[in-house]
Amino acid sequence: MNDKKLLLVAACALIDADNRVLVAERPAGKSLAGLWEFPGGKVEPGETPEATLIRELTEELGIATKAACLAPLTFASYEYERFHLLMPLYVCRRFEGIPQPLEGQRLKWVRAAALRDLPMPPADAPLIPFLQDLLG
Ligand SMILES: Nc1nc2c([nH]c(=O)n2[C@H]2C[C@H](O)[C@@H](COP(=O)(O)OP(=O)(O)OP(=O)(O)O)O2)c(=O)[nH]1
Repeated sequence: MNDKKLLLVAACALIDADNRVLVAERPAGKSLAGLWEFPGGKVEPGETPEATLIRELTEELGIATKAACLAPLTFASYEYERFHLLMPLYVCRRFEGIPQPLEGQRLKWVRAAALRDLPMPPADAPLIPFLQDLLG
């Protein structure tokens, strides 16, 4: 029996018209600082993962989307030292607005194939082939 806390985080691969994926750099001072991640965050009590993403995408990037525009792709299950991360990854192609770095984070649009060369949290590595299969 493992008594480590299970942490549920919802993440989203935003896809632009050119089939690129948005990644955000985790700011200094946070855990995993300097690594590139998919936008998202912790699912708060009473929230669905879709509601979390709609909230986080607005707070972090200033864009609006709907649950119907969030398609489940795959998930990460990864043992960090302090918790076990369970992270569904959604894809979203339909959103309103242009993503802005509202929390001072650096943002970039990258090809799925280029994700392999980015420093990302270790939990994210198994997600990349799914995005490559989807986006080429
Ligand atoms: N949003 C997001 N989080 C990720 C990814 N990969 C990954 O391991 N994580 C982890 C980092 C954090 O521990 C957690 C997300 O927490 P958060 O973004 O809501 O909160 P936070 O940075 O303030 O967390 P923390 O400093 O307390 O660790 O999930 C990813 O691709 N996207």
